[in-house]
Amino acid sequence: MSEAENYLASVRESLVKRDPQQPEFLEAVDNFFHTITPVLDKHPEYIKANLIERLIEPERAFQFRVPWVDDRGQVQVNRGFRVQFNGAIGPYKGGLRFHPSVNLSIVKFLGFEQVFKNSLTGLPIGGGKGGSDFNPKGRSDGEVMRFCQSFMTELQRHIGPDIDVPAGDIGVGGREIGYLYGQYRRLRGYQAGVLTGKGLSYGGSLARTEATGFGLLYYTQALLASQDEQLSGKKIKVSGTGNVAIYAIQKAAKLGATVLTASDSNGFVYDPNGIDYKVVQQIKEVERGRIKDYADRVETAEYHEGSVWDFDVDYDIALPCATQNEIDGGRAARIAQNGAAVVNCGSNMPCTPEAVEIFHSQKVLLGPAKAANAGGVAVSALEMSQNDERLSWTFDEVDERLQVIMHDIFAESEKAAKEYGFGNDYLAGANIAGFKKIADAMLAQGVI
Ligand SMILES: NC(=O)C1=CN([C@@H]2O[C@H](COP(=O)(O)OP(=O)(O)OC[C@H]3O[C@@H](n4cnc5c(N)ncnc54)[C@H](O)[C@@H]3O)[C@@H](O)[C@H]2O)C=CC1
Ligand SMILES: O=C(O)CCC(=O)C(=O)O
Repeated sequence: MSEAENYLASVRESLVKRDPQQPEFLEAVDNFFHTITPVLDKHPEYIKANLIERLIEPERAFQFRVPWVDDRGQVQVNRGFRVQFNGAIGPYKGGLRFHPSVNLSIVKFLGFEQVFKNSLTGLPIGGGKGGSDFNPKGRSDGEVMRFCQSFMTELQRHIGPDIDVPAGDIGVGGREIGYLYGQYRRLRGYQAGVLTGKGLSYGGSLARTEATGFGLLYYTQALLASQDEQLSGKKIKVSGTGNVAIYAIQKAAKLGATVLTASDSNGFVYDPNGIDYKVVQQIKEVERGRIKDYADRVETAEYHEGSVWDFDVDYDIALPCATQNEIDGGRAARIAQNGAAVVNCGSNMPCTPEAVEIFHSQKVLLGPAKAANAGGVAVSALEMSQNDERLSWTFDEVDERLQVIMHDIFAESEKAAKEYGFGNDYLAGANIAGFKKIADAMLAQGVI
């Protein structure tokens, strides 16, 4: 084994000993370690500075009690988390997830991914993530508000426009950000830049709502262009019906592709004529209902229980936009058999390590989440700039910047993959391009 391989093996061994019960975090670290050896071979100074062991240890991570009163007058207690992973290139930045599955392992995996993603945007933002095991599904607006107020009562001590800037993720949309921002302002006074994804009437940016989904399609355009292909005429399978999925469906249709599917955690709809994002938006964002209802409203659609990835149909591109590890090895093999040549990740870490292996061996091109879904956080950083300037840019201005950022992310990842001998392994390229900037910033700042 080379010096770099030995070093990574020993860092991994001590991580497994320290955090044996954090499988998602270990998976995210492994995804990174598998691609980084050639960089360490070329830069022994990174090993000398023990940079990797420092990189996988969050600068700060905390857990807190979130007590609140439900509509029946009963006191409920949830857990809140925030992980401030790496601030070498800017204030910690990353979403909050409210979902019953949230624990320290999930928040650390998301925070670790966020560090590289934010670096890839080219904007000055460090990486962080947070959330709670609170489930907003089925809760009244009053309950969600009381929960958010209690959550922010603790979180406000640790965040600020130049310190740590949370935003949305699963279960945290415009409604939740509004309640969180209101409580922050009540306790600390006006500071628009403390959260992003805000409503347009109180400091939000045009195009932030659409940014992750639109950005995913701009990245897909760039990847297809590198293969002398284009989106027009392509058939696409999308999973999810949340913020990322809805605007991915809208942009895909606008660019001439047909989106065949959309899903939630119960099942999925299939429509050979193309999913109508407006109907999905009405059901999920306005009525907060189930995607099953789509088939009652659109004649050509059919509803199926279970995962969209277990359904066979011919298509060209897969856009997972639901959650982590939604595609395992068996599903990856099926995606390849169905003829998909490209899988671009809207959700964070949607593919298990086996799935990634299968895509590589079957020559299916994989656009990793830290690159393909970076549009959301990129526009969040643009929201911070607008808040600093006390100005609002037009939708087109933000959207044009987003397009440039997504095309640059693809170009940088492609270049890094080629430079380090990874061909068209865009996961390796994104890891390397994201890592180099952080590594150099950490080296320059000494042992901290
Ligand atoms: N909102 C954003 O700006 C960004 C979100 N992401 C990622 O995109 C993914 C989706 O997030 P959002 O659309 O914001 O959330 P959301 O809360 O708006 O929607 C989540 C979607 O995923 C589905 N889902 C959740 N858990 C599931 C499970 N266990 N099995 C099957 N489906 C499940 C839900 O039914 C829903 O359709 C997440 O992985 C998130 O981390 C990544 C970058 C930015
Ligand atoms: O906009 C943000 O700050 C967060 C987006 C996010 O959570 C993500 O990129 O996974």
